[in-house]
Amino acid sequence: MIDPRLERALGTVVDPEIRRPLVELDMITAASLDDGTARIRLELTVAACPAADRIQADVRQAAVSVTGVERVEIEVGVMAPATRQALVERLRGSRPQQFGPDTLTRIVAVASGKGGVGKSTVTANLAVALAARGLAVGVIDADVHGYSIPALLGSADRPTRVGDMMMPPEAHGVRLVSIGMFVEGNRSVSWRGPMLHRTLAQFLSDVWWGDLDVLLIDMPPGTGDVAISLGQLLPHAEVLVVTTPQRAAAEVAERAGEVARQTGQRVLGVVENMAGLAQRDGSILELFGAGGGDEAARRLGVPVLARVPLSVALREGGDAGAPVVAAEPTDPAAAAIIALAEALRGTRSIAGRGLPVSPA
Ligand SMILES: Nc1ncnc2c1ncn2[C@@H]1O[C@H](COP(=O)(O)OP(=O)(O)OP(=O)(O)O)[C@@H](O)[C@H]1O
Repeated sequence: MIDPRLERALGTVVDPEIRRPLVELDMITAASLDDGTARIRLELTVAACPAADRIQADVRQAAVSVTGVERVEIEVGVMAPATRQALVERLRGSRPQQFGPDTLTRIVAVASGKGGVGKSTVTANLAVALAARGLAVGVIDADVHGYSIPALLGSADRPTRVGDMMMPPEAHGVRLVSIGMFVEGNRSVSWRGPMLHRTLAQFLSDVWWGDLDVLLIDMPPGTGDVAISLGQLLPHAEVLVVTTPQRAAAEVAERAGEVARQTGQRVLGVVENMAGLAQRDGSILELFGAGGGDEAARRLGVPVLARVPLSVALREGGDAGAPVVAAEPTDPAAAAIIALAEALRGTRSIAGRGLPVSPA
């Protein structure tokens, strides 16, 4: 029973991971108000809930805002397994297929022909830039051999399990799940195709993403199993192809885009990373040459959407887990990624129906 005097205030408290009101989730099982004391029984979904302190603080704050409440006593318990499973079923039932063809979430896979071109760095910064613009953003790190999104976002957290559902941790306003969260230490992953396919399918179905505006997927470099799996699981996804200005890289970048296309995905455009670095004397240091982005874009028949220059701040931000778009947004590389985020935000999601993104 929830005392009607407390009901409205408690109804505003939202579980930070599930992002639904606690009352709706049956997490507040009783609330009474006697003689100025609000007594509230709170049931957490799991015992080791990392958000427990925050939830309690939010409940306390909501309760003290009610006229007549002078003291708040919260009794904290844990849901019985059957109640928890019923909750998971209910959440699932409310969204049988999180990212099916009718999804309102824009799904963008970030791909590259070869490794080391800055695909993960671009993905992490783009995610943070989109989140900073008020969008609900999720990232799946599907880069099996080079999973780096958690480190780039400065997160060492793992998902919380609620029944057979996973709540993704959040960093810099971005919800994230990485293959790296499911291996011990810094081991390399040597999974074969079917296992990778199952893991990706699980990331899409068993992770509770909430209502996302954008889901970014950091793909492994190249055209391997994951690219094909992803194409099968998300044929309506859009693809950004990251390449360097090196002309030789354009051909491999084209291949990555073509694999996406073969599975029905739409290539949005090319991001040229590690582009020329402006020097103090006004000259441009073209460490990786020039023209690779244009060449890849020409081959794929899409625009170059951003040119991200070489940047010490971008690299340092990545090493420190403090994305440059947040830490130093005026850095030219940060500005280029922020402009890309703005361009993506300004276009519609569903392939074919979107407004064209203007080239960089
Ligand atoms: N514009 C840039 N300026 C300077 N350094 C960069 C830039 N972009 C990326 N880097 C650095 O290059 C290295 C490779 O970047 P990153 O790991 O993002 O590449 P990747 O394409 O995701 O690689 P892989 O697919 O092999 O994991 C990192 O050390 C990163 O900090």
